[in-house]
Amino acid sequence: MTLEPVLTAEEMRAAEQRAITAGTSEWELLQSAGKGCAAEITAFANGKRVTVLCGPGNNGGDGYVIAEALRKKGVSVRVVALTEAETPTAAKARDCYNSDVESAHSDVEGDILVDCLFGTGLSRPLDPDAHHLLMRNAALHQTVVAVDLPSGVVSNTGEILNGELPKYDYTFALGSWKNAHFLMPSSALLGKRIRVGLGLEFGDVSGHLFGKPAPTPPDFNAHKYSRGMVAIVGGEMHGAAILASEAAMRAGAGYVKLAGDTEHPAVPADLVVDPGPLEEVLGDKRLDAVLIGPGLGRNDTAKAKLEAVFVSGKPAVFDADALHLITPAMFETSERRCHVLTPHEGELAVLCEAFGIDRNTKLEKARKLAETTGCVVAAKGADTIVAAPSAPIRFFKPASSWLSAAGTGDVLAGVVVSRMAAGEPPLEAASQAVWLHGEAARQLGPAFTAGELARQMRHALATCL
Ligand SMILES: NC(=O)C1=CN([C@@H]2O[C@H](COP(=O)(O)OP(=O)(O)OC[C@H]3O[C@@H](n4cnc5c(N)ncnc54)[C@H](O)[C@@H]3O)[C@@H](O)[C@H]2O)[C@@H](O)CC1
Ligand SMILES: [K+]
Repeated sequence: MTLEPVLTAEEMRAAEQRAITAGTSEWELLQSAGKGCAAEITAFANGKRVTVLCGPGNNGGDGYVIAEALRKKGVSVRVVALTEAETPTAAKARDCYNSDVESAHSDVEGDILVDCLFGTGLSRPLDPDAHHLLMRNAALHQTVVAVDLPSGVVSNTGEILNGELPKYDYTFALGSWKNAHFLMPSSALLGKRIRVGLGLEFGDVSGHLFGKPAPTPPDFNAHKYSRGMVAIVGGEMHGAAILASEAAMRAGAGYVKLAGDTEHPAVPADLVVDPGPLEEVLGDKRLDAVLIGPGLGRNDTAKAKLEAVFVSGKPAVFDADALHLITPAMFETSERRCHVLTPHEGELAVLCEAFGIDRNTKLEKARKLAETTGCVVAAKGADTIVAAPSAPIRFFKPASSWLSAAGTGDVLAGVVVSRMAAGEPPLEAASQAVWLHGEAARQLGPAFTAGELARQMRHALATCL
């Protein structure tokens, strides 16, 4: 499993400062950043005309270095400066650019636009002139490249300060990934994300990009219980729990039981349906993990089942309807607190309300909910993140937009509980599940159903073994 640092703007500045203190100058960092970007652009700049938009800070400084590096390679380059270079390093880069700099009044037609107006230093929306310059020139070029971040995006939150920004074809993250590279709404603008390394050391960081996991296959002498036993608590709507079970059966667990009186033509022969009392199912010592929520309903019976799961003390995944029924008091009936919650945006809001959490962004809500409940929170969406108490936030490369189909959340919950039963701690189980879910969707291509996604899960798992 790979974890790449994802930083806030403050962490990035601190890392740069450490490098400077250790003897690498800001000028050398700017040179590495600019030359690294120029090398990437050269790969697709063949015979094309490049326009670089430069802002006043070091993001603009990167632009002058990029322009000079491309110019030296014989690429046709024009530079348009929004204003004078304001930092000493950007001013030096401006002076080292051996050609003309045009004023922001000029519209430049070309093929590739490189946006170096603002990066991590953005502190307010773009002024109308700057916004107009960016939008107008983006429309005059076929390919649009963001250096570090699209100008107008808040590095820590992914917020877009000027209602509309161009759609980018490439974004070069300098030194490290930043939160905005994986959070909505900015994440939808970025195009292909490329990290340009600057040789910086990061140490402890507040976020990680979760890469391909490395789950272990069953032992040589494994049996169904040693591979992990799952109970999925059925409810009013049978389809959702069956979908979750189909996914759980294909994500590592050796034994998946559907707890309830489900008589449904879609129940496969290899799924054990147990209509006995829920307390007995949950009391089975061999049971490793429980999922409750998909198709559960929200009536008194559903609430009683949810309470039984808490009382059982089994590691649990709470999804869908269960997230509407959870109360802080339920945690007091159980010694175990480290469960997994898998809310989408609406469910996250409901949970924050229930637990008295008042935060603005998805990232802050997920982090605070994890701290308050002690649970791992997989906050779903186009920018799924996984938060755990006292742990860096986990980000993920964006998954297929075809995942926006009914039932795919049930599938994800089934994969989380399966990975938990297979022995993964809750944070790893949730992170692996998000990755496997994305990989299964990638393999399926367009317009798949949730059932197909569940059945694809073993192929996604196979890519990691
Ligand atoms: N500091 C370093 O060592 C390095 C910085 N690098 C680049 O430098 C960037 C950060 O540079 P800076 O901190 O200079 O910040 P930016 O270049 O992002 O620009 C911010 C500057 O513009 C002003 N400003 C902020 N928002 C504005 C707005 N909406 N309208 C007008 N002015 C505005 C700020 O007061 C600040 O002076 C990174 O994103 C990266 O591109 C890289 O070259 C790597 C090395
Ligand atoms: K930029």
